[in-house]
Amino acid sequence: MKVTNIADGIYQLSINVENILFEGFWEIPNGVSLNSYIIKGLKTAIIDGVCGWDGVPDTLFGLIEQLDIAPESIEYLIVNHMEPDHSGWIEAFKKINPDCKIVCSKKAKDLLNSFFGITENIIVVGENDTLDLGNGHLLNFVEIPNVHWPDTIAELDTLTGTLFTCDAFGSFGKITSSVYADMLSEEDLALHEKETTRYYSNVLAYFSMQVKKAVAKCQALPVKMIAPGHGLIYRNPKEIMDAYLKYADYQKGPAREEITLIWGSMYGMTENAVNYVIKQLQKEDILVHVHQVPKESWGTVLASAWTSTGIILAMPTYEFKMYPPMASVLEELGKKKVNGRKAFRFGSYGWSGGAQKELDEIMTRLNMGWEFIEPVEFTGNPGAKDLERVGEQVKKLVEEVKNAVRG
Ligand SMILES: Cc1cc2nc3c(=O)[nH]c(=O)nc-3n(C[C@H](O)[C@H](O)[C@H](O)COP(=O)(O)O)c2cc1C
Repeated sequence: MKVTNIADGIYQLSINVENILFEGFWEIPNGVSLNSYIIKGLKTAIIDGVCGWDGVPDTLFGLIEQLDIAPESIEYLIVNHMEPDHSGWIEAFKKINPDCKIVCSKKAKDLLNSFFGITENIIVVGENDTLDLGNGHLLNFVEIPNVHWPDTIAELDTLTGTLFTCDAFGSFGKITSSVYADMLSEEDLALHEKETTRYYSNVLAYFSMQVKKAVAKCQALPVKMIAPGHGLIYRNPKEIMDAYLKYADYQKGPAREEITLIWGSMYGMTENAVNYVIKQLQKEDILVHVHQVPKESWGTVLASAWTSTGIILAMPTYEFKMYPPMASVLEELGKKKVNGRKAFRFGSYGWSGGAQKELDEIMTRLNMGWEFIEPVEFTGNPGAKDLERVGEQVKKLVEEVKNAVRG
């Protein structure tokens, strides 16, 4: 836990959380930070909070006290987004400070009532509304709905150019060496980028259209620094705004010059061909992610698929359909709108097959628009000819991916 003075009168209170499933189901191997902010003008405001992980709200109150601020003296609580990782502490806070005014969107006001029964002392703000905290700290609100709940707002501190964005421009990963992205080593920066795409694909991917609108809105503001509710602070806002626009574009493809190989096998027959393909891909000049289902969580598979232009699916037939863990992952990729990929499928079957039929059905139903090159199916173990055919198709896919990305 950490308190950092990030601008004149502005403090970040940050807590790292590990060993949880984010939103109750996303695996986060490198943890996540929860960031709250204090603005001290003539009046004091706190922006967002943190939920019951890691001993908070007690931890958060401890951080506030480090700043010599009595929690009961805070005038405004700004709720950018009512998801309980940011709002779960409000009930406890209201017990200490019942007179605090909650500043939030109209939709968040309804959620305050349904989550916590809070109906009093609420100031509803919308597009371009302002709140003057004194000492020059004038907050200018913007609505950024569905990034990632409909209630979401952000606010610019016009004195310092700090934009508080909650889930927008967030990332997974703990805060370690610095709270600023521009202070990371090359190695830490690479991990941070990976954690940002994991966060984007798991949390925001579905709302990519709305993300684009939110970024456009933020781009029009005089922003000097972006301070999100998860992850690092950006003193070069253009960097993360551009990155988020790119991530949003990956929804419809093409994405990066990368291939994700997703595979599953009951008795090792399909796996034999997978091993052959992995060796072949190692010879190609392209980044490859390999994920076995159901061993790896679908959040991890999604993170790779989101940035990959090419997808290879390898699975056998099971009870006239496809190997069930693969079907589950594909359903989730479809729901998150991992669309417009270049794809290839191979796999083993015993007598009449059926995996391909279900694959076609899922692609059509979820309108995924993946362009498949001809699949390769084999009975039982793949023979030399089958492997050769699989190899040819993989080569073809690599070319298609490169062409799609390079235009
Ligand atoms: C429980 C079970 C159900 C199967 N159902 C079918 C089926 O409906 N149609 C078919 O052609 N093969 C079916 N098979 C055969 C497998 O597809 C075949 O053995 C294949 O080689 C398995 O590949 P794998 O080792 O990569 O899992 C089934 C196998 C198992 C174990």
